[in-house]
Amino acid sequence: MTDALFGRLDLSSLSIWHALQDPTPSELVAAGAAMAVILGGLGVLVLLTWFRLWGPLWRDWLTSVDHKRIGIMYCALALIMLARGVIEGVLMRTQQAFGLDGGFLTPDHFSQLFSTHGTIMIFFVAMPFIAGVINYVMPLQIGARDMAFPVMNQISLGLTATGAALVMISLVLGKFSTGGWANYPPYTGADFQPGPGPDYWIWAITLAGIGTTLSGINFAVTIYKERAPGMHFLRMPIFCWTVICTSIIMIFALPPLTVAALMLAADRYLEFHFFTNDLGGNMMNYVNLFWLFGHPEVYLLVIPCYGMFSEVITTYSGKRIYGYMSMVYATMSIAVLSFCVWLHHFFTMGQSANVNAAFGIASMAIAVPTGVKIYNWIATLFRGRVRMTVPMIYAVGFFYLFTIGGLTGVMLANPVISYQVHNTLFLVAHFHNVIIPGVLFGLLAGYHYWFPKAFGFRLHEGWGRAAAVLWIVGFSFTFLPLYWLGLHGMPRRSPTFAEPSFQPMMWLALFGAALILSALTCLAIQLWISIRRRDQLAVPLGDPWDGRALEWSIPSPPPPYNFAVVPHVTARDDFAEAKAAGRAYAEPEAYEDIEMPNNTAIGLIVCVCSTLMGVALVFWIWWLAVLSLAVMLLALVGRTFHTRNHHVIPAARVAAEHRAWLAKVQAATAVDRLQETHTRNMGRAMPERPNRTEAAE
Ligand code: HEA
Ligand code: HEM
Ligand SMILES: [Cu+2]
Repeated sequence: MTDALFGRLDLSSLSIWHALQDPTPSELVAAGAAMAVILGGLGVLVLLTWFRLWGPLWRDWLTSVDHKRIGIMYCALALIMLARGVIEGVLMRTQQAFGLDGGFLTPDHFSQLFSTHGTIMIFFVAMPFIAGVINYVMPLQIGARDMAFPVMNQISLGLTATGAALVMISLVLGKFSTGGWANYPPYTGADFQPGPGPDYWIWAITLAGIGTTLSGINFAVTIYKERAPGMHFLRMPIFCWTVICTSIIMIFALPPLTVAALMLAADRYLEFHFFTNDLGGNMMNYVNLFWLFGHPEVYLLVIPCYGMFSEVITTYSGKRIYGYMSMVYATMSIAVLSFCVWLHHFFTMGQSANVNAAFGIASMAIAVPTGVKIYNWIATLFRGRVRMTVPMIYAVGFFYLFTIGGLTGVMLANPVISYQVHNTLFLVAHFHNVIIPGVLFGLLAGYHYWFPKAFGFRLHEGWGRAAAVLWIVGFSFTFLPLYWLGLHGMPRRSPTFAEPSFQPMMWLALFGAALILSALTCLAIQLWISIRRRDQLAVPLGDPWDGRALEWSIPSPPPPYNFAVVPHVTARDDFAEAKAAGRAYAEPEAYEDIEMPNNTAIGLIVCVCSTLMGVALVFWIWWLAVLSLAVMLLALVGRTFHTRNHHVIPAARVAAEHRAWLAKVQAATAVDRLQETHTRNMGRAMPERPNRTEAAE
């Protein structure tokens, strides 16, 4: 039934309404989540008003085009969504732990949980976190003042936030898809799921996907065009190399997903038959398009995290990266190979044995460049002056756990084995085993590493260590038992099971999930304590870890224009070289006026309009969909008429700020700085040990 004004939206769309009608545990959990979203949203509004933060929020954040602010907003979005994703994971583990007796959730609710969990974790945790760190760090590392397209950067953020908002709204209005993160038709077609669920998925993914494609273009162009003089490609930090590979994947892999989602929309809204079972449709087209995106996607996620580990490992072992060129080649090969293996996700779906073999071999080939990277990291650590800080704890967890996950990937790449364990918990164990130690640990390492750059104070070390250890141990308890369960035949996505011998492993996994939840709590406490003790934890000189790349050569937090004078790069690890040669922090001969882009509200307008459009499309409120699209297009076209969209920061002001900071730095001698850094990092003084390794390499 549809209405001209409200489409198919009515009282029964409210999840709270369902809970009132039928208060089963499942409905109560859903209604509780809806209440949490509503109250959380209201709470934020009240706090903003109470502390009179609307003005700063508008001026400094929502309308900012500064890559650093945009990066921080991406990360904040990711952390909020991470909380929801982890809670959903823990709910699923709880359900399965009691699954022998039926558990407490309905099968339909369980299906929604793995669908939102998978969608959120991939698209609204891992992707925005990565986009955030890249946004923050990459321009600083190449000596740029901002992204190549700062306004488009804001629009990308707006579109990503739209996708996340739609998934959050689905908790309150209607229900999300039950089709998993891949949302395969025909199960998600109009015949099987006429409700709004798959439409939420479609519009969240389409809009966020367009944002990510634009980000990819932005990152790639920034690296091609905005590098400081002397920053040749082969002088870039490894992180920037990983960014370039990931941007290429973003540009080529996201469009197939957008196309697949829009074709599915055509099937659902306009009765096309691309993917239906009858009238000439073929769902295999969807499966191919999806994994043509889906496989490169997982490397899109992990490659920049490899880059973050490279930065962390070089800095904390006080050495340059071992085997720079082989790192570059390995990253490039992984990026290229990632487009040649998508079929390994459906070995069981009827291709010939030869096709399966070809894709299986291509998949196994990825182990070679990945092995090269692991070797290089370990060689970098070898005989370095290693500081076991929080990021390094994550790195050690990564080495052990990711290698296990990668090896089970190689097992799955063998079609014969895949036939046995495809879509069992073995697969679930594999991918969490690469994604959590590879992607999430990488991001958390990066978060601890670059946080002082962004905010001018460090994160509390003790709580950080507790969180890192809990993540590593919690991960192992949660996911390693799933290998056993999968090999014994437990399918993925099952809310219940009938085999009593599975019970102990399920309990172990639930115990692990509780540890992960404590790890998350530690991270929250750590942030709170660090903010309260920010004076003690301050890093006024900007280089708390004795860093190697350019981002450490400027104040923390950096000024809006990043570099008072654009640096001239003469070597790899330029800042480390400059410090060693005593030419760091030299006063420039002359300062120049700096031109910076003005604030704009266009990203916010796009975000609000596209969120309204998404909800309207999900609930068939056609007038609203057309109206919001029209406003958005008008705003975008209107913006092109803005010609005065830059402002100039006078050289005198830049000079005054820069000189004041240089004076502060020069007041502290190099030895003092290192000593102070070490004491702060480790809570004890630095041991007297010569660094013999630079020469040995
Ligand atoms: C970050 C994410 C990530 C990463 C890095 C990987 C890495 C790999 N993955 Fe995984 N994979 C996923 C995320 C990821 N995967 C997801 C999300 C799914 C499931 C999606 C779904 O169905 O919902 C999946 C599913 C999946 C399948 C489908 C199985 C099925 O559906 O039945 C296969 C099959 O080939 C596979 C293979 C591999 C391989 C060969 C690697 C390799 O890249 C691993 C390489 C690494 C190593 C091997 C370890 C280090 C190397 C050494 C120490 C050198 C020595 C080793 C050798 C020479 C072997 N993966
Ligand atoms: C942090 C703790 C986490 C827990 C406890 C957890 C738990 C789970 C569980 C129980 C499932 C369902 C398994 C099944 O099919 O039976 C699942 C699925 C999934 N998880 Fe996680 N997970 C966690 C983190 C992550 C992270 C960080 C990511 C990615 C960045 C992720 C991505 C996925 C995906 C893609 C699915 C598949 C969804 C589907 O079946 O369509 N998870 N997870
Ligand atoms: Cu794959």
